[in-house]
Amino acid sequence: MLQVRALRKAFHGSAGQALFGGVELDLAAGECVAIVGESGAGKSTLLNCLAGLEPVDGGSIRLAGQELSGLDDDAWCALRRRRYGFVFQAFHILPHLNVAHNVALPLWLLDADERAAHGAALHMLEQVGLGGRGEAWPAQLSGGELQRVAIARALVHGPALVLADEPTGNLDPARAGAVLDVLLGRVREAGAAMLLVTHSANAAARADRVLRLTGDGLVAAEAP
Ligand SMILES: Nc1ncnc2c1ncn2[C@@H]1O[C@H](COP(=O)(O)OP(=O)(O)OP(=O)(O)O)[C@@H](O)[C@H]1O
Repeated sequence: MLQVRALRKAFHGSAGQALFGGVELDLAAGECVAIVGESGAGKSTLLNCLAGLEPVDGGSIRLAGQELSGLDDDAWCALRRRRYGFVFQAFHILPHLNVAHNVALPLWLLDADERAAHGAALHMLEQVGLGGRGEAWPAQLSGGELQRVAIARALVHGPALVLADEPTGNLDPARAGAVLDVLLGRVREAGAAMLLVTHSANAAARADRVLRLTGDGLVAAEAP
């Protein structure tokens, strides 16, 4: 599903020194790979590079056979809407939209029929254990529930690749485990591929593989 070759990134002003160089990654459909590494190693930056949100200094990114590294901003934007799902530490649920509308948002952006989008959003909410909460406002939900809304939103349009950056970082251990169950279960069921950036040993241990980001690239690792 995703093939990354010799991906390099440096931030200008850092004396040309690479944040990471030589990132190689093969991610199959239905596979979840955890990425661990020290704070500042560049894990979030790597996800941003793979989503076209940060320019790279070299290398190749292929998604389902399509080379992405030369795409312009408009093409990246269209590709993200159609093929990517994102889950962030801070949920990023829009407070002025109800729960169902938050989940339907990616389908609206793809010009889906409004009724079909609403039906798909309600179905996804059931899938993440929030059936019947579509009319609720985000302010009425707990952190764990908000992250389930974010998971439903990340998957409602059937993305090929899910990028999850510390998705349980704001949750207590009990809620984190339950949210991770939902995330992994739904991603695997959907046949999407997922990269899961985490500092949590428990979270990393639940992935199919764990890779550590170093200055030289990604190396096989144990859960931290
Ligand atoms: N836009 C930017 N310009 C310059 N430097 C940046 C920029 N974005 C990130 N950095 C630097 O790049 C390094 C990697 O940051 P990044 O957030 O990717 O690390 P991380 O591994 O995700 O860290 P953490 O585990 O703490 O979230 C940091 O030193 C950061 O300060």
